[in-house]
Amino acid sequence: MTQDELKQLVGKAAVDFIEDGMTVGLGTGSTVKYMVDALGEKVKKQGINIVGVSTSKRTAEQATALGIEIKDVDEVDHIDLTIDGADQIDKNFQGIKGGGAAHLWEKIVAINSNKNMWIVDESKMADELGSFPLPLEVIPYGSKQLFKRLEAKGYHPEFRMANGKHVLTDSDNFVIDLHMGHISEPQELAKDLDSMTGIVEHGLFLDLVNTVIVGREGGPQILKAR
Ligand SMILES: O=C[C@H](O)[C@H](O)[C@H](O)COP(=O)(O)O
Repeated sequence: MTQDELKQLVGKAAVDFIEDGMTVGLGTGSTVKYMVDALGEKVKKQGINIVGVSTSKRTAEQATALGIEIKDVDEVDHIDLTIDGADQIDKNFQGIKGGGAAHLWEKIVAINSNKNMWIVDESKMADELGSFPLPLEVIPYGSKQLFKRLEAKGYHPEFRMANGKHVLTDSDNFVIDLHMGHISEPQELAKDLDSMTGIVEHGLFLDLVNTVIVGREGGPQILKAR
């Protein structure tokens, strides 16, 4: 199976966890795209009532086009379950997200959800985090000074650029990726990044996920994290 087929597999499998009447957080990325497609089909075929809370403008557009009702995170009183992708997951179910520059809104939706589920192909599973660069969403004002401070700490920062321009998040902020190689103490690193002025949010998602569905050759594997 190709990586894309594995993503499609977990995208479809995740939709089985969505029931009539639920308010569902919809993540962002290529894996979630398959899940939203499958959810659109389920809504159409079964006529179930779902409210979606999107973590990005992209996902909101896709869901709306498929007939899924979308509400803003501030318009709902709770979110039953959020289904999102991830860039890397370690053996303790800690994750890196933000490869698609959506981690700020994703984290806001995740912390306001009763349950969180991540759907990934097997290439995302690792013993330790860090081989995937850690994304930071940063305020443009003073970001070069922030960059220097990150460099001085040995975090190996790199501005995320496309066609010679800064990649912008849905909140019009910049992204800096930290090429650390290994993150042996994710909690300590998260604390340090939380304390740095100018960083709006980092892509370390710690102690947040309840269930992970991993796309493997033999079929989807459902792992209970907490
Ligand atoms: O910013 C993007 C998100 O955190 C995505 O959920 C993450 O990058 C995984 O995306 P994909 O399913 O495309 O690998």
